[in-house]
Amino acid sequence: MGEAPAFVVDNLLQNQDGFGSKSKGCNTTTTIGDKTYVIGGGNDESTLSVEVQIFDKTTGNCVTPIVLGTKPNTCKGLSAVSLNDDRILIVKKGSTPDDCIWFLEVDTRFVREQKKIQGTDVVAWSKGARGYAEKPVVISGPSGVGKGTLISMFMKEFPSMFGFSVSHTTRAPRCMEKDGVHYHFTERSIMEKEIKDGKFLEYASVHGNLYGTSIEAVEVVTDAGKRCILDIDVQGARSVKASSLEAIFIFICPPSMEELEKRLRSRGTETEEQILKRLRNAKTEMEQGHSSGIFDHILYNDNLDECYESLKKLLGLDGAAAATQRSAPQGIDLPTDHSVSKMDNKVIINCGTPELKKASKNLIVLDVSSLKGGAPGRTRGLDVYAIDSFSDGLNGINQTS
Ligand SMILES: Nc1nc2c(ncn2[C@@H]2O[C@H](COP(=O)(O)OP(=O)(O)O)[C@@H](O)[C@H]2O)c(=O)[nH]1
Ligand SMILES: Nc1ncnc2c1ncn2[C@@H]1O[C@H](COP(=O)(O)OP(=O)(O)O)[C@@H](O)[C@H]1O
Repeated sequence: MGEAPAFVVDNLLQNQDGFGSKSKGCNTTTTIGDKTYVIGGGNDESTLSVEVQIFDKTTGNCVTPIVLGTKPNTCKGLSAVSLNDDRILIVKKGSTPDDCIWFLEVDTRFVREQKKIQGTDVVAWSKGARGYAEKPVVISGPSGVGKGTLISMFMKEFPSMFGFSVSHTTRAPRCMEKDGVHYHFTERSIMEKEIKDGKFLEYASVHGNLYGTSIEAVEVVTDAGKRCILDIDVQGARSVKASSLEAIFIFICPPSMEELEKRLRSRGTETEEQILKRLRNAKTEMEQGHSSGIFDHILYNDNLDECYESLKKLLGLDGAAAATQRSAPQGIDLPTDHSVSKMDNKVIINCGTPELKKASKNLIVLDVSSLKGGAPGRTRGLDVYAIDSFSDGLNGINQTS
């Protein structure tokens, strides 16, 4: 429990508007229920990241919560608005288009779980990422079934649509594998430390090595405006299923164990001992693939092209849909001076500076209903567009901060 810094009291006294948000200097306060979230870096712009404090009206205490996720860097000021009482949308003033919209989650499923685990107040940051809001795709299946082959085909056909989540592993690289492209090859002790530090979404011991998906691996893909594909084993898929990352789970089966062995041997990347271990593990994986209830779809990779077409169909990419590949929406530069308000499912960023008022497009609209995902990781599907408040009929909107 910490003491309330001077700026908290100062801001709380001013926090009288209908939306419960107020900004002053580099700080903003947002009230949700009995709690007021003070977000900012104090009045000192030299601090490196945005800090959070919670003032509890019922106890009169101010606490510094555990803050999960990557924090936004400090900026020239913040505007805030509460969304559904479980997160606060933060607009950073004077920052780049790909770094201006963040979410501080205060009562989402992930935060509630973490509060239980930590036994104290927890909040979590999640940056807003433009582009695909669609769920990440988890692909599992025994070693040698063709997961990597199918994923490569996907990445080749839909380079602007899908991005591969580059896992960490303690196994040695194969001769054609590149560090940072196929895997992040790492030492066990380093990976174990990073797991302990909460940097991983999931991890598992597979065929005697440690494999894991870092939160950053998924964020990198989402930040590029792409839909994330994860190639992970059944244990990892189970962890992701239990997490708050909503995904589509696909299990790939071989036509037979004999064919699986043939593919593993013909790939020529494993020693005899490793091949035998992978084949033994394949039996358990196949059972779990069918009976664990984790997977939404099971595909048989007998004929490669047919399996690829089925995968495309599952992801809605067959026929005309495949031809209309979208790219991430363009970012909009926000001026340093703006205010934020909420109207139904829309957040309105009013660029009310005298110069911008003269410009034709003086309002920036963010449709909250298109947002998906959140901590741990990014909030996907951010779509902002500029309108003219006069000609587009949004004149006279209430402003909150
Ligand atoms: N849980 C988990 N499993 C992973 C991860 N990355 C790869 N795997 C799985 O680890 C297993 C072995 O992968 P690899 O050594 O590349 O061999 P392969 O299956 O023959 O391609 C496969 O089942 C992968 O799906 C990860 O980040 N997490
Ligand atoms: N449908 C298929 N028919 C025949 N060979 C295949 C098929 N799918 C993949 N392969 C081959 O099987 C081997 C294992 O495939 P790979 O994609 O490395 O599997 P995984 O990533 O699941 O371990 C590779 O040599 C690949 O070219």
